[in-house]
Amino acid sequence: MRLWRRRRRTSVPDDRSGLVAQYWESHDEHLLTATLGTIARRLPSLVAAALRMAWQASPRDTAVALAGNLAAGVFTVFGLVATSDVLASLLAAGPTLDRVWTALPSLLLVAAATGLRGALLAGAGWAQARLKPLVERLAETRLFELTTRVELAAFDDHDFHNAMRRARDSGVPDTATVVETTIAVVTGAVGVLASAVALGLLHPILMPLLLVAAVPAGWAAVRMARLGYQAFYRLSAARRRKFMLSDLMAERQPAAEVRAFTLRDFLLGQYAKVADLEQDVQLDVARRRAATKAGGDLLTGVATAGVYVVLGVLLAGGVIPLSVAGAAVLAIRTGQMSLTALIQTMNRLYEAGLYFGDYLAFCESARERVPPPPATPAEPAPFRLLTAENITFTYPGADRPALSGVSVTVGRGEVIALVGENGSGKTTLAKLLAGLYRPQEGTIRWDGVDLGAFDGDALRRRISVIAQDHTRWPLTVRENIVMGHPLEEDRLAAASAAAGADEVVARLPDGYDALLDRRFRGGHDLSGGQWQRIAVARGFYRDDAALVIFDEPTSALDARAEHALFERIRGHAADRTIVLITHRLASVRYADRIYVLDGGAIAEQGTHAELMERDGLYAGLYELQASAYHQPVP
Ligand SMILES: Nc1ncnc2c1ncn2[C@@H]1O[C@H](COP(=O)(O)OP(=O)(O)OP(=O)(O)O)[C@@H](O)[C@H]1O
Repeated sequence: MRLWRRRRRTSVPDDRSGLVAQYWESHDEHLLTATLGTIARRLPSLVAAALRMAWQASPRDTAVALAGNLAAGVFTVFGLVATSDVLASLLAAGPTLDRVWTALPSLLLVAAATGLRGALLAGAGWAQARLKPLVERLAETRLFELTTRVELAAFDDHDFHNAMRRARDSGVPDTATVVETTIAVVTGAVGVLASAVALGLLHPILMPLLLVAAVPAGWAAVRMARLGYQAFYRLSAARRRKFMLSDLMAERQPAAEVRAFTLRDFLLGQYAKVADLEQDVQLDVARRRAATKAGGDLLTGVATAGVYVVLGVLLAGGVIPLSVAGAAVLAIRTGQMSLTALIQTMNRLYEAGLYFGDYLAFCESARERVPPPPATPAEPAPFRLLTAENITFTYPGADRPALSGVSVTVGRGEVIALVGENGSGKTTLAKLLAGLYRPQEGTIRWDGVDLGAFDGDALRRRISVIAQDHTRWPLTVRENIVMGHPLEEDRLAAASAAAGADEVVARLPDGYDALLDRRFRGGHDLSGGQWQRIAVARGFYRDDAALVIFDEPTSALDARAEHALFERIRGHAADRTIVLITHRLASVRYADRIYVLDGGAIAEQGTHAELMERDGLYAGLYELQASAYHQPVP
């Protein structure tokens, strides 16, 4: 089906075409053009991938599920052929008791085959049920192993983010569905094969009738699944925006600002636009699915009638005896049921396989974004000199660099300050120095060794970053400070005292055990400044970190706490190196070197005295701040 046809038939009204073009609705349309041939071609690789995954999750359960279904198929053939013998004996001439007696061995065979088939299917079903959670866990673990290792820049990439949401929300649950339906497809295929073999044994001419009886329902089922997937794909970005809007309207954190800025009508309006689009697409798909189902049902009725007419003709022409015709009706019904189930499960497999395909594709693309480990990883020693030379960095999708041609030097034990106006590139530079982003041009060297030569985790153990937009971890105070490192009570107390977090802890009824999330029973929330003290304590706790980067650590602190913290930061620098980003220029006077950024480049550098002497951008900003305290109140 060509895309333009689908577009013309969509019911999204023209007056919303502006909305259709919004960024959250962009999607990869390749998969939407999939044809029935595509489905058939895709299935073998899908089945192979699903079985590989199942095998990795549990070889024993996979083997039992497959072997159980295959063996059950053999007993289906036995049962059907034996039924023909039973019918032949029962329909023969003679007294009823004699006929039943003659049919008894075949009857027992039918009963035994049915019983064994049931037992085998039950065993296979139990193995299958055990397999499901194991596969889901494996898929989820793999996903999170990748999402926590990919380069940070991937999270600034809209396509990557969209693909991750699809993989996480649909791909992971559908991985288990794919494994489940793959085994169901094997079951269905074995059932069809068993019926076909039984029909072939009864009379070869009967075999094609099976196909005629089940193809229309299969066609309808495949088409309906594809329509559903198209809707999902068209709406994936819109749905993400809807979730975001619903969080803004129903979560605690933005609730105050929604009211303070009277955002209600704006948010509801945005929500209505996305919801309208979603509704239109869903109605469009529902209409097309209903039409497809009606067509499929009609064709199935016609095909079944045709099969019975052919059987009648064969019987009347003496091609097959009555007992074979009776067993054939049974085999065709069994086969028809198996084939319909097979096509339906193939359908579900294809549908879930698309999401599973998203999952596999995402894992593949995420693997490519995991920074390659260096061939011979160097161990970053406590450094003497960290240098950035001529570095240029552009965020993914940005049209101009956030940093260009920047060079800085950070010596051991120094306090280096990065200052500059909003958006000048301070945070970006700090993240590059921390090895969180890689520059596209230029180099960053740790004692002369390029940062790329270090194992990422080993490097990050040497660097502690207190981000401007630090996360408010929904954990206890202790966990918030220790953050997965070995717990040492003395170090915890020292870090808390250095950051002024000890005062925060003292006020909490549970002290270090207080849970910092009001969404949970007994949880607490902190003020912005209190959270900032906890975040700073986290930085101080990492005493293995040779370099500590503080990105605006005092923006939410009161004047006294701010002064005390800067004193402690200076004191701490004796054995560590501090990179400090701040707008409070009074606090950077004692820095060993100040870099002034402007539009992504270093505009000035030097000590406070040198920069004041220069009377440039820094001196202007400094005097502006200082004069604010001396201006008479109008
Ligand atoms: N994740 C991102 N994706 C794209 N552009 C970004 C991203 N983060 C920052 N930028 C852009 O890069 C430039 C530098 O931003 P950066 O956060 O480094 O500035 P800053 O000097 O730290 O600003 P502030 O004083 O406001 O914290 C800005 O133009 C900003 O819009």
